[in-house]
Amino acid sequence: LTVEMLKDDSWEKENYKVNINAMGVVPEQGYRHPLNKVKNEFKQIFLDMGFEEMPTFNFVENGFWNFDALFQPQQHPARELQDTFFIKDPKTSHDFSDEYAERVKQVHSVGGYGSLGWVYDWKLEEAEKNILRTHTTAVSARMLYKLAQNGFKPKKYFSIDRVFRNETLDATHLAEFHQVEGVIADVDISLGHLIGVISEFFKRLGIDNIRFKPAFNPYTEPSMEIFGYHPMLKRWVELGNSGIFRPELLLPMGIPDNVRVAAWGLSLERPTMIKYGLDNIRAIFGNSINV
Ligand SMILES: COC[C@@H]1[C@H](c2ccc(C#Cc3ccccc3)cc2)[C@@H]2CN(C(=O)Nc3ccc(OC4CC4)cc3)C[C@@H](O)[C@@H](O)CN12
Repeated sequence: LTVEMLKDDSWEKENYKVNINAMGVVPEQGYRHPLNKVKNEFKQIFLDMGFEEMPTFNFVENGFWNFDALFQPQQHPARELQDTFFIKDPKTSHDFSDEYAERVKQVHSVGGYGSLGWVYDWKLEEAEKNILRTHTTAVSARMLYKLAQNGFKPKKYFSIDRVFRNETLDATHLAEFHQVEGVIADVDISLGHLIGVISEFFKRLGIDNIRFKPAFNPYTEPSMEIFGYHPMLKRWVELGNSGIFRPELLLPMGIPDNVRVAAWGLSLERPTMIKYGLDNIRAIFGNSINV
């Protein structure tokens, strides 16, 4: 029985035997995207470890929360056109208090809290420029500021969402990726706590042999790169980056000076590519491979 036979009514001249035991045709159905499957796995681990999800739905940020509040100086190369997407319209936004902006201006330009600062002329116009966020750490900054302003209490936050970098595209680099970030804020958090939490996080992902290497980030000191021996790949793999947020970031927010905030970050694409044996990142985003 074909579509043509149904169309030209030739089906009427045929004889049929109906097999009433034949199974129906399995209907075509949707499938979860690999990135979302890995995202849900990571989300469940964070929730099981007592982390609360941060609100990361706004992709547009301003330079203030994405860089200045994180003590990232305005002349830093990451803030230039070739690394950051700037928004034409609306070009600027100002969703931070003048008192807080003044403390950020001070700590950038002349230092404070025992720091020399970055010693340059900090400009409000630079901070007001709208961009596509380059990391979800901008949302962590907003959450920590709110935590400080509403009366600090110990918190564990996480975020898993899209971030945008104006980078040259290649097989493993797109102009965007999903950042995964964990943040723990409490009195007297030490590097040992951070190492312990990161170890537990990756252990639940099947990597229980991890090592740390000193690194540098503008907004964390000390900072560590994270490496893990991947049981499936049978080799060491770079897992992400981590560190303790600097006092120049926390104190202008009003976070008490006996509180430490530690954080770590990784991506969603790298583990998904490994899990599904993909060697080209575009296989994940469904663009044609040879873009
Ligand atoms: C510009 O892109 C940077 C991205 C992305 C990354 C790196 C650092 C951070 C961060 C951070 C941070 C640091 C301090 C405080 C707060 C956040 C976030 C994302 C991955 C981070 N990386 C990465 O995801 N690697 C990775 C993660 C998991 C994994 O398997 C799962 C356990 C089973 C396998 C690999 C490391 C590399 O892929 C690196 O080459 C690419 N990195």
